Amino acid sequence: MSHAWGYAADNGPDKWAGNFPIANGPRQSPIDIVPGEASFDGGLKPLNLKYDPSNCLEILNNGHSFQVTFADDSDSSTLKDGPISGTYRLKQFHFHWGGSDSRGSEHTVAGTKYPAELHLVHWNTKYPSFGEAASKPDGLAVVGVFLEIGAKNASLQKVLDAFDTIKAKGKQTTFTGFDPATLLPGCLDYWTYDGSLTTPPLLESVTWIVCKAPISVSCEQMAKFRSLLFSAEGEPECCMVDNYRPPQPLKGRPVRASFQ
Ligand SMILES: N/C(=N\S(N)(=O)=O)N1CCCC1
Ligand SMILES: [Zn+2]
Repeated sequence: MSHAWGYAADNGPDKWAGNFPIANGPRQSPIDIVPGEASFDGGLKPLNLKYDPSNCLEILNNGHSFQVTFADDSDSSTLKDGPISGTYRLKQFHFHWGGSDSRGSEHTVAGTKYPAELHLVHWNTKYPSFGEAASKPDGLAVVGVFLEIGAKNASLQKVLDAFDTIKAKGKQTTFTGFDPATLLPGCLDYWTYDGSLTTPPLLESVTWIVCKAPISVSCEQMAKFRSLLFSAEGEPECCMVDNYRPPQPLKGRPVRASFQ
């Protein structure tokens, strides 16, 4: 791969192993979750998510997705319990989506693709920073939430309304007072497994927590996702779509369910 990674034919997921050989590692993400093959684990605790909207700082088009970044210098926006031990701080959330409503999620459920997937990225406070945690096997915990076509999502709309100022790669703007808990489904039943970042550097440091219940997104809102650009200002415009990695080999990993 002669240039930066992306999602195109010449730098997309099938090419990442060239610069990131861990792409063929033993605990890569995403995966296809097969509910009938997941094991119910009664020892799994309910997710304990506590977010402070005042930690929300900005929204950024990073050229691969857009992300909403949070202040993580205190334990005011955290994930505890669930399958993890200790306290993990929210760093950012972002999405992956498709060029049509038939695809876009990274995880799939018995082969079913959703039009988009939300990732809430948290890091283990036993380590001094996100950067340090990202290289440790228990360093990160990502909560994944599927989006399914339905009613307009009023909470998501607050995020989409900021898009006009971050259309191109590298654009960012202040984005404050947003509560990411409003993007969570009412039911927090989940599947969990040991995996990785789904983009380079593909580090195998993620405890994945994938919610069974999706949230809604309207087809008009999906069109707004697709209005972003992979390209920077002054470059030929390239619509930001299909920014998802397909499912990777499970390689014997157990997938546990918090529900029966
Ligand atoms: N790939 C990632 N998150 S994800 N898609 O695995 O949740 N990240 C890369 C740097 C920060 C988060
Ligand atoms: Zn992601």
